[in-house]
Amino acid sequence: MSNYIIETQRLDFLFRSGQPILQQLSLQVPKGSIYGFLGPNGAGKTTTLRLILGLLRKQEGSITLFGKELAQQRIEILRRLGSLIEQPSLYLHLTGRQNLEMFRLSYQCPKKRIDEVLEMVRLTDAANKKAKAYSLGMKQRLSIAIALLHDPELLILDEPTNGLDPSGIIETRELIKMLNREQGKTILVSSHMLAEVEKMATHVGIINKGKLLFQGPLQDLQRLKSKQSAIEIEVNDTAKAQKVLNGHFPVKEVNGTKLLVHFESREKVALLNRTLIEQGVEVYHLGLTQNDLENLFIQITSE
Ligand SMILES: Nc1ncnc2c1ncn2[C@@H]1O[C@H](COP(=O)(O)OP(=O)(O)OP(=O)(O)O)[C@@H](O)[C@H]1O
Repeated sequence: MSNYIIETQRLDFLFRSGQPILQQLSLQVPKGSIYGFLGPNGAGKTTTLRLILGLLRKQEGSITLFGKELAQQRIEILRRLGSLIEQPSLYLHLTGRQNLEMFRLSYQCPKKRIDEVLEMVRLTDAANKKAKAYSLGMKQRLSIAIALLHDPELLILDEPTNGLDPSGIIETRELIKMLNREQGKTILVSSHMLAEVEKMATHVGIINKGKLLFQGPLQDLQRLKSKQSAIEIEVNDTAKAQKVLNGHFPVKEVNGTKLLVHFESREKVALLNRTLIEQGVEVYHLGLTQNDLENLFIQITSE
């Protein structure tokens, strides 16, 4: 069996309006990973997740979960996963515990499971408060607790930190990491914030306009990032500096009093600095540009 818990092959999808929403989307979510599914608003993340959950009818391509074809074994597959797509549907007039009890009955899981999931999402102390008194972050955690009731192997979460305040974002992120680390759950989580995914994902898929632009371990994305890094140098005379560097250090760009040079290594930075000074160029500032994942993401998605 493949090591991928979720695998889609060449998914194409369009709504009746006719505009292609997904194009040849081949997603591979490894077992045991936190897979950050990244893309700007409208990229096609929710549509992909809804297809994977069988909430939208597949048009072209294939969808396999746990090595089984979704179209053929949907019920069996759904038993093994928990999901949170769009707004959580909670009974606001009931307490957290009562909400869980409602879902526990329909999932037919043991009563003790309620305390276990409350503990996992750190809502034990607030279990007897009505859900309408919960903060958005607490509501989100209660919804995740519901998704965890039947102890699924796989969790699919659509933008779980959307709309949360900074502490809510941290709590949700820590919860996702804990569920992966301590409970061994594979988690597919969508987001439009790269910095957020960078803090928790082991694997990343970047989607834009329905196409997958990058997929692989987070380290591969970070390696790509360092390849694209540059040193910014501020000098008194850019023309002279360019002449001095010519042939030794590839200048990417000249902008006012600043030069952008391809970054190779720290040693090369020292050599570059020395070369400029020895040739009589005044160096006012020298530093690595903030080419973080956010910038890389913009670069990739603007290609
Ligand atoms: N029911 C629908 N009918 C027609 N077009 C739709 C429908 N649902 C979504 N779309 C369009 O499909 C595209 C992808 O939407 P989708 O919700 O999958 O993106 P997303 O990446 O999840 O973005 P967001 O974070 O904004 O939800 C968008 O252009 C959206 O307008």
